[in-house]
Amino acid sequence: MNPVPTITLNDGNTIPQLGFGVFQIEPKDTARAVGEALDIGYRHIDTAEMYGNEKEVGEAVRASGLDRGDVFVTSKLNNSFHEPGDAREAFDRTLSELGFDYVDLFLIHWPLPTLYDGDYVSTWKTLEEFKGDGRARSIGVSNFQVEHLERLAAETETVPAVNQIEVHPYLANDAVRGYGREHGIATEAWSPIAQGGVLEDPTITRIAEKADKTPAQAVLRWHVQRGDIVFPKSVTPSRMKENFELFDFELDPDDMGAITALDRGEDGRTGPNPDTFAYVPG
Ligand SMILES: NC(=O)C1=CN([C@@H]2O[C@H](COP(=O)(O)OP(=O)(O)OC[C@H]3O[C@@H](n4cnc5c(N)ncnc54)[C@H](OP(=O)(O)O)[C@@H]3O)[C@@H](O)[C@H]2O)C=CC1
Ligand SMILES: O=C(O)C(=O)[C@@H](O)[C@H](O)C(=O)CO
Repeated sequence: MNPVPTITLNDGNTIPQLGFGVFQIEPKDTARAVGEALDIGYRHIDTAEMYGNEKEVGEAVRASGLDRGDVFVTSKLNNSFHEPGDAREAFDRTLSELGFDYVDLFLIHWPLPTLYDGDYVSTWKTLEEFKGDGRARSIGVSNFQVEHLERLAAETETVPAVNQIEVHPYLANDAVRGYGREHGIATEAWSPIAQGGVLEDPTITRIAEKADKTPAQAVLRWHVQRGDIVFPKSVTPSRMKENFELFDFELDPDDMGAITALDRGEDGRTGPNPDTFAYVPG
């Protein structure tokens, strides 16, 4: 039996709590990496138009021999395509690249509040169309701050199923997570091990040693016990396997608290700040 628990989203669909992320995996390496992840047991892949490897993700899912319905695939609307007409074309291209007739989850990748007159609301209403016609089973957002979520709640009909945000021991991001918890929005924690940046922290190495696990496993288990969805990235088969083995141990409340206490607030952020991030690919 697959050990990964599922989380029920606010629209009734379910998502495996542990997945496999493919940011910074070269297209030429993606089909192999995703194929290995599926062999290990991962059933949830997180890609994006921005990553340039949707096509290879789709190829790997087909080559695995698994039923399409057994693999949860997320993709995201790139920053160039927030205008509704552009979003429709971009979504068509995403489905065509993946070679699928639906995605399990489609996200607005960044809110871009300083661009497009701050109008992520009409972008969100366009994603509602994709949910309505069944080509996106669930829809959500990524990198949305509380203020952005409040605006969607005030001006649209659909509460995002997920908000995919940067979360790891150095950036607990608890205000955004708390808003999600109160409003039925599942948190997906991106860069869950801060791209390796938290693995030598003495608190984490101590807790890992005590549990007879690796630092990455201790950190990923911390996320799981906080109830967040994670999808660590690795191109290294032994690490992909290690990151999958999270469900045969538990961190006690003291260890959970000690990891949570590593939070550095905004200083812990490794990626862009969503309030100011304004990159639009050419
Ligand atoms: N929505 C958004 O804006 C964003 C979304 N994401 C999503 O989140 C996913 C995960 O985040 P990501 O930024 O990739 O970073 P992660 O926190 O998953 O870290 C990935 C890095 O850690 C290394 N690594 C993985 N496992 C281990 C291990 N067990 N021990 C030691 N090192 C390890 C990998 O090396 P190697 O590959 O060489 O093994 C890689 O360098 C992305 O792939 C993407 O899907 C990420 C950033 C932004
Ligand atoms: O990986 C993602 O999903 C991202 O959005 C990041 O690449 C992000 O755009 C970034 O790291 C920019 O420097």
